[in-house]
Amino acid sequence: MTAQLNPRGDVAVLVPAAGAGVRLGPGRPKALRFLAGEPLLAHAVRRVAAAPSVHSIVVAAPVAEAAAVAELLAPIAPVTVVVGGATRQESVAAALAAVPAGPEIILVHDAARALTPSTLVESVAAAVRAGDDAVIPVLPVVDTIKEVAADELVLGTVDRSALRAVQTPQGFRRVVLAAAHAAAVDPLTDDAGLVEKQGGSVRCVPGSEYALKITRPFDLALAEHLLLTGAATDTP
Ligand SMILES: Nc1ccn([C@@H]2O[C@H](COP(=O)(O)OP(=O)(O)OP(=O)(O)O)[C@@H](O)[C@H]2O)c(=O)n1
Ligand SMILES: C[C@](O)(CO)[C@H](O)COP(=O)(O)O
Repeated sequence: MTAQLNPRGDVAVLVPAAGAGVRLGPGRPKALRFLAGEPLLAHAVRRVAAAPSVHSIVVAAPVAEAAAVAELLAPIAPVTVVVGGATRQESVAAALAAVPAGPEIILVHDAARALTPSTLVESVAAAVRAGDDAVIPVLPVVDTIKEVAADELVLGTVDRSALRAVQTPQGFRRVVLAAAHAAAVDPLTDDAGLVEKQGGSVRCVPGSEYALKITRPFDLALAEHLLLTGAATDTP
């Protein structure tokens, strides 16, 4: 049977957590690396589970860690654990296949965005309810952006006023996400990209600095600092 948090909720959250974390450097799969004494995945799931609209959570775990992940998360929230795939897209598809009947909104949320506030989960879900096929949290691009040639010579300066840095959770009407995955050919790193390919509408909503993706060692150090100084405690 599929685990449920809030039977009255209308949102299922898929948490792809099967990545290696190559850019973080050698070690355990990234979702299981420690941040302030707890694996990234534990932080991420606790925050998602605190969002009142969440009906169920499905985690895609590394194949060799599925049992350890189930044991880790059992005291935190009722979750369903599936085995992830070789790409993020495969991991999301595996999790999607395990979503129980009921929720008509699906959020896809990187385990690597461990400090994402539960309020962002709610605001993305609310935006999906308002009618778009897909909703993505974004931040404005803060750096000057250059286009360069293979030899690093600058070709020009890009107008960044229309550029956005994309985060998760990304939200979808269930039928839209299922159709986008069914039609997917080449793997993409984000699910909204699949919906775009199908001609669906994708709406941007304000993201959160705390939803940073822990990708490189600096990000892990920054997240640790945010937690230990209390800056990231607007969530449980
Ligand atoms: N085969 C994969 C690859 C990625 N992910 C998940 O997708 C999220 C976003 O991926 P990213 O942060 O880019 O993680 P990695 O692929 O692990 O990073 P790297 O490219 O550095 O190995 C992460 O929570 C990661 O665990 C996944 O479930 N299955
Ligand atoms: C969905 C995503 O988090 C968008 O930023 C995506 O997983 C990014 O993956 P990337 O491999 O770091 O581009």
